Amino acid sequence: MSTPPGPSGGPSSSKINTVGKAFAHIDLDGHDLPPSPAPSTPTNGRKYALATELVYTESKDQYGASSMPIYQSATFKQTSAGGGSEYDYTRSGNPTRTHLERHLAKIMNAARALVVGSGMGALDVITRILRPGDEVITGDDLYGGTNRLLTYMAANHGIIVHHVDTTTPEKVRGVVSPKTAMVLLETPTNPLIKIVDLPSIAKIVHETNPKALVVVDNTMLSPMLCNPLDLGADIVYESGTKYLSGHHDIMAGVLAFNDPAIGDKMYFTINSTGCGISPNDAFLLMRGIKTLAIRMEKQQTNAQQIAEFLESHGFRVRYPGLKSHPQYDLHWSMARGAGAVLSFETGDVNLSERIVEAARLWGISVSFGCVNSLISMPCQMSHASISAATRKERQMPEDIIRLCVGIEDVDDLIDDLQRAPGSIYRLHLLKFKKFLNAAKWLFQLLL
Ligand SMILES: Cc1ncc(COP(=O)(O)O)c(C=O)c1O
Ligand SMILES: N[C@@H](CCSC[C@H](N)C(=O)O)C(=O)O
Repeated sequence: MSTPPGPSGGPSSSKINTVGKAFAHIDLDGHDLPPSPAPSTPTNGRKYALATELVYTESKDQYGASSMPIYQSATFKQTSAGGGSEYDYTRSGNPTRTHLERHLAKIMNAARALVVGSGMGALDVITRILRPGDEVITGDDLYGGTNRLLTYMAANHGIIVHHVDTTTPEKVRGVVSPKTAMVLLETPTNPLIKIVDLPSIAKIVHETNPKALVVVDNTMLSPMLCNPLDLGADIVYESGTKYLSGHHDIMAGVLAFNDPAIGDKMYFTINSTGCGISPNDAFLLMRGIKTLAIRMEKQQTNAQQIAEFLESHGFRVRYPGLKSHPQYDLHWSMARGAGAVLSFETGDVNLSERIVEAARLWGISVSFGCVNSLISMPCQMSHASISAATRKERQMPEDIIRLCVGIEDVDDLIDDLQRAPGSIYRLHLLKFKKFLNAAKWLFQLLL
């Protein structure tokens, strides 16, 4: 499988066409597939600890550039009429993108990685392998955009989507069948921070239907904290817009796999539809990845302190770093950290809005995984594309506040959360009112 690197960090010349150029004769159904294409990097290509590997690259730039340059070119000169050069056209392949893909494959423990223009773009590439009549099993607490794409596919492309509570693997067993083509999982879920048992579900799915693909959205953890391919996933994707790039200055989507046939199909779609990441964004994503370990460490430390502060003041906090999380042990059996996204409820939409709107340091924004802290109300923002009725059915509290913690000073962040006048006092008042109502009800019952 492993191929020594060619010039510019690209593949060796014997496999040149498999990465840099399009095969006109491959199709999505796998007809006439060429021999196994060159993976972006050899499997198990890691030599050092992850924090080191994030920074260390084996770029073979001709001038020894320490940072892989941006090959801002749409087309590449060929050495003969029949081709002969490593790359021909950037939609099909570009040295800056190849360098990034090799690096990502290494840190995602994958045989091959591919990079496109957004996380949703990555999911679009994956779902194009579905055919009318295929069934997809997924969770009932999904990122809003994922829910929207699956709903669209069900309405327009004859795909049958089953939403089940994926926190109970037996519920997946109940619906998996020979018609299941894909099982799409997120963990922790966004924004309810529920944990999904990836190894147990992958086992159930593969035992019941070996052809079904287990696809994991790893956006909430990033390869710094979890490698779903090692836990039974067939395909991992994530929004590179979040932790991987870390500065909210680009959109990106990453896909990774071990099976070369899956890689061929994904590459075919990316080349055919032209959704590969641009050289400039590939460069920025590569730069962001180098600081992932240090950013994540600070973001997680801050998130833990903020979660503990909120919990100590009586809020219901959802964060896998808290021992009170009902699936604490399960999370830590799969992941190396809790991440930097947490959510909490106040019990009152109005109070939640006041807390969000009073904040100055916490930007009211969607997205997460960035150096600066963000605050949002998912039901009105990132998950607004899920109808109010469906949100209610899936028990998504309208008052839930999501915090995406950055690298600022944690005391400043905690102070800023309390800017809404009397927010903590109001919370206690609400609780006291609830207690009085319960006491009144009990009293009436006894009379
Ligand atoms: C869990 C999750 N998956 C996928 C996406 C899609 O990523 P992108 O915004 O880069 O398209 C997002 C956010 O947008 C997300 O939160
Ligand atoms: N208006 C956007 C909302 C993007 S949400 C981004 C991110 N995944 C998050 O959870 O905050 C849309 O309609 O997709």
